[in-house]
Amino acid sequence: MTELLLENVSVGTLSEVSLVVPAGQVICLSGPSGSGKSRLLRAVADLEPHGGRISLGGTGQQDVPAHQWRSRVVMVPADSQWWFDEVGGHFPDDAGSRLPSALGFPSEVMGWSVSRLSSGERQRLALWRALSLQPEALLLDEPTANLDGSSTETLETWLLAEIRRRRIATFWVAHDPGQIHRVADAHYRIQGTRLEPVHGGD
Ligand SMILES: Nc1ncnc2c1ncn2[C@@H]1O[C@H](COP(=O)(O)OP(=O)(O)OP(=O)(O)O)[C@@H](O)[C@H]1O
Repeated sequence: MTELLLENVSVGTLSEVSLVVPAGQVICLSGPSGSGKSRLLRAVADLEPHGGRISLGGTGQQDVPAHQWRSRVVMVPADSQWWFDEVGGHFPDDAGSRLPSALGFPSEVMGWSVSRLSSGERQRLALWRALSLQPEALLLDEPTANLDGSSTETLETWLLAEIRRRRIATFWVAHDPGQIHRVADAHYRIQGTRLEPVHGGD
């Protein structure tokens, strides 16, 4: 079992964040705009200086090179980055034939130009790219922000099933209480400088 452990983590104005994300479970993070949700994810991905200790399955973030950590702990930012002209350049060779139908793309998408992708298409492909890396932990920053209601629920169902099946420890930043209710095993909200657990229908 690979669990993600945060011990007394501080980043920006946020401090004393201690929690466990068990394998295959989703911890939802919410909080006002600018409260530090993305920075916390970036700290967990070793993309932002921070205090405290973060470990995955007993391996400390500080004990391995950053690229090695990020191959196990994969972040999907709200605005995904693309380096090659074609979508397929970002995926393993057989990714087109394994593309899940829930994503709503034809297999030819691998030949599409990145510049033609809508923001919702980018977001869905960024999630598939992240899962193609076989992560042990996933850091999702508002993964359905650019999708309509029906696409959101289809994607959510697929993503949650993948997280459970692959036993990925997951942080999922979300604002929609309905989504949090559907996907979260636990919910924490940033209140000022602290990350507080949210219980039940709070
Ligand atoms: N590298 C940095 N150095 C200093 N301040 C930063 C840095 N990156 C972000 N900030 C600031 O930290 C605060 C938290 O930013 P963050 O992006 O984590 O917010 P957020 O909770 O994800 O907001 P939103 O919901 O709007 O995406 C913001 O005020 C932002 O301007």
